[in-house]
Amino acid sequence: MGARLLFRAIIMGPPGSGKGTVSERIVKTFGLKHLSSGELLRTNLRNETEFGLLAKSFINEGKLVPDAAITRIILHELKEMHQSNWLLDGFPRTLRQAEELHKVYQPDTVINLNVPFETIKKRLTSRWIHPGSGRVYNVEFNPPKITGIDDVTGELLIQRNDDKPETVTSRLQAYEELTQPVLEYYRNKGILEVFSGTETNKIWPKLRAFLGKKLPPLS
Ligand SMILES: Nc1nc2c(ncn2[C@@H]2O[C@H](COP(=O)(O)OP(=O)(O)O)[C@@H](O)[C@H]2O)c(=O)[nH]1
Ligand SMILES: Nc1ncnc2c1ncn2[C@@H]1O[C@H](COP(=O)(O)OP(=O)(O)O)[C@@H](O)[C@H]1O
Repeated sequence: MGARLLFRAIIMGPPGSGKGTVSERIVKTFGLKHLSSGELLRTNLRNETEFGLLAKSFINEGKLVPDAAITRIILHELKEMHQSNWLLDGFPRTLRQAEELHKVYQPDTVINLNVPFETIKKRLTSRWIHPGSGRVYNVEFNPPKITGIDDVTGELLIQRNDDKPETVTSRLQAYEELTQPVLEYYRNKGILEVFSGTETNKIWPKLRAFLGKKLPPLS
């Protein structure tokens, strides 16, 4: 078997910076596999797994889930994807997580969505999700066809428990204290690419052009 050249990317950015929205576009355009730590956690919460029960209070208080637990489950999922190009979303969020990941996989690029906190706070209070699929809507940006109803299944949309203003403040604090140092970590490795702005539709063409130089688009 010949050596494989696989592309591994990480997408970072504060809560509500558009990681999920942009990841969906990257997946559609370039066909990477997407792993979102937040999605994985919410699935575990819904299914009341041991991991979900452990994580619940941290998530609801806007705190990060302990490093050992999240790292174990993410590395396990990545093992299942070892033959694919992938995009990791929401992990790593601490230096410890980044170091553990680096022992196993060295990302080709780390995309940072640099969106101001003021922009984000507004977005999160108008975010609605379909809990079954993780589909994300926004009252202003991408509203569902019928208010409160998922376009695909017709089921009810909900607001995330941790999108309450008080919890958003703790999440932004956790981001500043624990996650910003991870950006420095990757900047020092020379693989950090920063995309700044307040609108996903303006950031996306730049990001697509950047990735297009590294990856062929799906035909
Ligand atoms: N107003 C506005 N909302 C956006 C924009 N981009 C994404 N959103 C919405 O903002 C919320 C947060 O985006 P999401 O992709 O879930 O961010 P994540 O938390 O970083 O994964 C969602 O409700 C999105 O639909 C934008 O450019 N403008
Ligand atoms: N890598 C991680 N380390 C620790 N906790 C995490 C991690 N990823 C997600 N979480 C937990 O899940 C919550 C939701 O994460 P996520 O869906 O990525 O939301 P957002 O980017 O909008 O904050 C976080 O506030 C945190 O409690």
